Amino acid sequence: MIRITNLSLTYGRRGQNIEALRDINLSIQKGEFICLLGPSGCGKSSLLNLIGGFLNPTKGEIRINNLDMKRPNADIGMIFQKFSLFPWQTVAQNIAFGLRQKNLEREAVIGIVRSYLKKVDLIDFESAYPNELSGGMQQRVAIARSFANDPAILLMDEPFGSLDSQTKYQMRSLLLDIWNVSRKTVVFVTHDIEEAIELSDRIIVISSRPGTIKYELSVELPRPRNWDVLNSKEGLSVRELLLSLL
Ligand SMILES: Nc1ncnc2c1ncn2[C@@H]1O[C@H](COP(=O)(O)OP(=O)(O)OP(=O)(O)O)[C@@H](O)[C@H]1O
Repeated sequence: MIRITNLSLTYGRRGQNIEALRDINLSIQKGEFICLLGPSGCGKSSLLNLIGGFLNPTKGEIRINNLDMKRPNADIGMIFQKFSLFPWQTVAQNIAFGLRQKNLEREAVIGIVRSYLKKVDLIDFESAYPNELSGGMQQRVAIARSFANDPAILLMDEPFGSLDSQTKYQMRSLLLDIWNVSRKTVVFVTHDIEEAIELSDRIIVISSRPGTIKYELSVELPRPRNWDVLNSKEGLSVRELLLSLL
């Protein structure tokens, strides 16, 4: 479980203080899919980086399974908008990267890599290099690499932000398929209302700077959230509520 208590973050730059986040209190349960939703500059990425231990808060604390988060931890995976693959490694080597640090048998690593190559439909590209792949394919590799590594918590910072809408849609359903089986805790940053509704168990709406929690919404819509569900009376009222909050 992730517990964030009285958390504030102020950046200092050239003698000027920028208050990015103010007094955030939030608990995230194991296996929950959470979206942080808010306008540009409201502090979503900062909050994600704080949870990942890449930044330290100015005030307050973050505890993960009751441990104080002050630095990055192998049990936390992060996926960014830029695909951040190693260009000198093949697709299979990229997916195997974290697994190789784990002292697993070679055969076990190959088995896990193959199973994720199948899940993200890239089995024919295992020997390709990232620059030979489209953006959507590269992000599928990044997702496979993160899940293969089996972190307890996955932090995703607008991972589909640079993809076209058709690919985005496919990536969301792929992500949900994998999440359905593995039930990792996911914290997903987006400014896209549709994306948040389709994915989340709970949506945390963050106000513009300094970011505070403006609203927490449990999304009770049945899964999978297909067109019919999103356009049902309940689906549309969730959308309207979020539109009015943003
Ligand atoms: N390293 C930094 N130094 C100074 N200010 C920063 C730094 N990083 C972020 N900020 C400021 O903190 C605020 C929150 O930034 P953050 O990137 O967390 O917002 P965001 O909601 O993720 O934005 P976006 O959706 O545009 O990516 C912004 O006003 C930004 O200018």
